[in-house]
Amino acid sequence: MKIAFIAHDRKKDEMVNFVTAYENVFEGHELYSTGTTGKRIMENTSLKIHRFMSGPLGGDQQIGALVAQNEMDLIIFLRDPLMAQPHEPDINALLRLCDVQGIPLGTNIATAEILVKALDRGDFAWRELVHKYKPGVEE
Ligand SMILES: O=C(CO)COP(=O)(O)O
Repeated sequence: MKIAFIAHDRKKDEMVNFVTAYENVFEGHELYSTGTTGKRIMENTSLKIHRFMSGPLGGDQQIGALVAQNEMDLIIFLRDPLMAQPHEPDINALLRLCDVQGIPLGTNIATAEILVKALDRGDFAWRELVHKYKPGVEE
């Protein structure tokens, strides 16, 4: 499964604690993140993560591009609901694309916990079917 981690600054400690707690679940998967979030996770775990640009510089959009192609299987995006972000349009675009493609998306720690347990149980195996029958890029 392709899994992306994204956390706003005041949520990064929570993200590091979360990923550390479930490192054994995540280690068998292909992991992605925005720049600083991934750096923080890799400093604190032994996970290998493909890091995109930092969010304000376009990282949300890069992950969004994978979502648009229905290639991302699960996103944990710990957003800061109490602070305005300069790249709010990018963030909204990413969330919208998750709804367009029906990608599982957790935006707070309570949902993230449920999603990681579902991942561990194999509840997202249906995503393999999506990959198998993906029609590809439309002309
Ligand atoms: O801003 C972000 C998501 O919108 C996160 O970006 P960083 O992980 O680079 O801090």
